[in-house]
Amino acid sequence: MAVYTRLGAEALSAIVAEFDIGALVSAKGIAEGVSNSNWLIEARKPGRDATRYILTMYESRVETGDLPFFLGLLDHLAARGCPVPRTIHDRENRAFRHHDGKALALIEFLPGVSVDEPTPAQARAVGAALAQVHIAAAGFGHERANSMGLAAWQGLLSACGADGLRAIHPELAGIVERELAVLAARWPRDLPRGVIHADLFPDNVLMLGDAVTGLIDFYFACTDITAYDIAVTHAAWCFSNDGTRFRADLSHALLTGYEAVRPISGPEREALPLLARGAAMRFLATRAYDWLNTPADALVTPKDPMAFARRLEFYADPCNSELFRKAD
Ligand SMILES: Nc1ncnc2c1ncn2[C@@H]1O[C@H](COP(=O)(O)OP(=O)(O)O)[C@@H](O)[C@H]1O
Ligand SMILES: N[C@@H](CCOP(=O)(O)O)C(=O)O
Repeated sequence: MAVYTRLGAEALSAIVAEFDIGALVSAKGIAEGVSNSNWLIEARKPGRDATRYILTMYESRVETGDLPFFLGLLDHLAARGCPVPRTIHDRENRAFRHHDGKALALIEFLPGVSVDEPTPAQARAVGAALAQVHIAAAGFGHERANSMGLAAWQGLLSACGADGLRAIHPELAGIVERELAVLAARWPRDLPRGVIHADLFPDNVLMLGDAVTGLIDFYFACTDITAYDIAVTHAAWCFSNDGTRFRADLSHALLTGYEAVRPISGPEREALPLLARGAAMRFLATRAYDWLNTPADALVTPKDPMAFARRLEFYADPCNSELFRKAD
């Protein structure tokens, strides 16, 4: 359950009154999610049907200073036809405001559900939607450094310590030491860069059938290597949840869908095996840190770091190096 802040009916009504959306009709806390508090609210103007919105209150993991980037990006992408929610500005045309010292934003509700077991057709659609975002984001004009890049993985994993990693799994400290050295020595410096989502997991994609209806949760979006975003999405979509089973059909569909919209250049394709090792390390690092540091009585259950250690081993295996080669 991730509604960290309690908002009573009066507070919710007062917040809604700051927007030109009519009066509050209903509000329900949303259990899914990890970082922020979210409510599904309905509001109605006189004589009109009720409209749904998502009210997000930003908790400690999102810096208020980053909100103009995140929320401006949503509006930029939505205006260019990407399936992302628009932000609803308040009566003073502000994209976010504050309540009791916390920032909050009102966001367009998009229909759809997150899939647990994607089909190739769905993976293809997600690949295409990701490529659409990469192209549309080109003219955004704002930058944000990746706060979850190599230096952050190194910092999080060193905070875990070799003993902490070994407590998670006897082999984990060895895998991390070996792979961090490879990534630090070989991380590419000259690939095309742009705005990336950086966390496009199935729970951040809303779908109706095979169609993508919403890409959400842009709160790790940043400026980084464009192909790294393909690698993140590949790691997130093309394995069983526990990382034990690679799904070649989903991999092929995701990459084909992406390339139907934006070609992957030769150097990007060459780099994908290493970028995928980095993507697996990125989620291994945050999950290992959370695994060791989340209090037992916390509202969220930490996710399994080994699911990404297994992906990392898969991507590092030379037998799988052909995986990203262009299919004929
Ligand atoms: N624009 C939206 N339209 C419909 N549902 C949404 C929207 N934004 C968020 N949600 C719902 O809220 C949940 C949590 O949102 P998310 O942004 O992933 O939270 P967190 O950043 O805390 O992980 C999603 O799984 C989805 O069910
Ligand atoms: N996708 C990450 C966790 C980040 O949570 P989100 O709900 O903000 O996407 C993972 O699976 O480790």
